[in-house]
Amino acid sequence: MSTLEPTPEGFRSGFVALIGRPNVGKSTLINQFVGEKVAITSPVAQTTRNRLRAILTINKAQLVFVDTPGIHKPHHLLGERLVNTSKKVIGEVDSILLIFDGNEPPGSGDSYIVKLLKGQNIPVTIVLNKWDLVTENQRTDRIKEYISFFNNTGWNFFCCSAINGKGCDGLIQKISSTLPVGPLLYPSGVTSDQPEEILMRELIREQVLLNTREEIPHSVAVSIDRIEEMTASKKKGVSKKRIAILATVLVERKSQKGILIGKGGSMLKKIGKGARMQIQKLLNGPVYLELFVKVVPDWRSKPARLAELGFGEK
Ligand SMILES: Nc1nc2c(ncn2[C@@H]2O[C@H](COP(=O)(O)OP(=O)(O)OP(=O)(O)O)[C@@H](O)[C@H]2O)c(=O)[nH]1
Repeated sequence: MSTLEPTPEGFRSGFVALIGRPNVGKSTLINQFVGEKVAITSPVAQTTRNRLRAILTINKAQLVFVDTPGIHKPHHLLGERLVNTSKKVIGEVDSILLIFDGNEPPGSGDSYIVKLLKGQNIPVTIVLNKWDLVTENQRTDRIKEYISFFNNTGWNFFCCSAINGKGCDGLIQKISSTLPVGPLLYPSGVTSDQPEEILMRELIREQVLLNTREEIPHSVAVSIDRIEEMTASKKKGVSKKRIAILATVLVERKSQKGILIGKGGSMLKKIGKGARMQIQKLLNGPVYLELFVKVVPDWRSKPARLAELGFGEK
């Protein structure tokens, strides 16, 4: 490991898990905290599959965020692994953010998460996200609903909006104070420890979900087949490098393949264009992206496939 910069006295550092039901805004919050796109977001629930880490370094602390898949009832093998991952994450972190969609009252399904966390000796901060959607009139009642739901836990509450950033600074200060005194865990300029290939895969999957919505359910995965550097053009004798990426989108049914490709290839083109723009931002340079679609029936129940796509047992 490389030598890290010295840290001032009293500096705090540690791992922070973001826990919450699907779609409450965990990924959006991470991106808002870090100020860069490190986690993919979409209006479709259960977007997050990998334990994405984002790193935020401020004057007095370094916060390493672990983005967990939404804790929910497992429906199949993939679901089970997601839940197991979440439970494992809880035992490995220094602080927990329990995130809710503040625009909704707490539900009976949320008791499961509370029960899971109550037995652990880790600081928990409750975040009522999407506060921009809650009207002034509703706010007091909504807070009361949550306070009575979390009766006797002693956990702190924060209301914020991951979309416009309101309330996020105070939240970060609060989380920092829950971390142990410790040195930098990563160099201060680093915001993600994910290999670029995983981020690329996620950016492509994000475009699939954004463009197809409910038509393509979560039975979609992306594999990056090849990444090559090529010389794009020669201007004034200076050659410009371009990254060529070949990737495959895996679906479970033939009908889904049809939807993904679209009329005359129009949908795949749209997905490819959106993904290319995002990957160009990630790599900070021109990208050539070619997408293929492949049908692999029931890939979510095949352990070998899951391992290949990065969802193996850890
Ligand atoms: N209005 C509003 N929308 C938000 C806010 N935070 C997130 N959203 C939206 O909510 C949707 C879900 O956000 P994500 O960040 O993908 O949610 P997630 O919790 O990571 O979802 P999973 O990966 O499924 O667990 C997206 O459409 C976001 O734009 C917020 O503070 N205000």
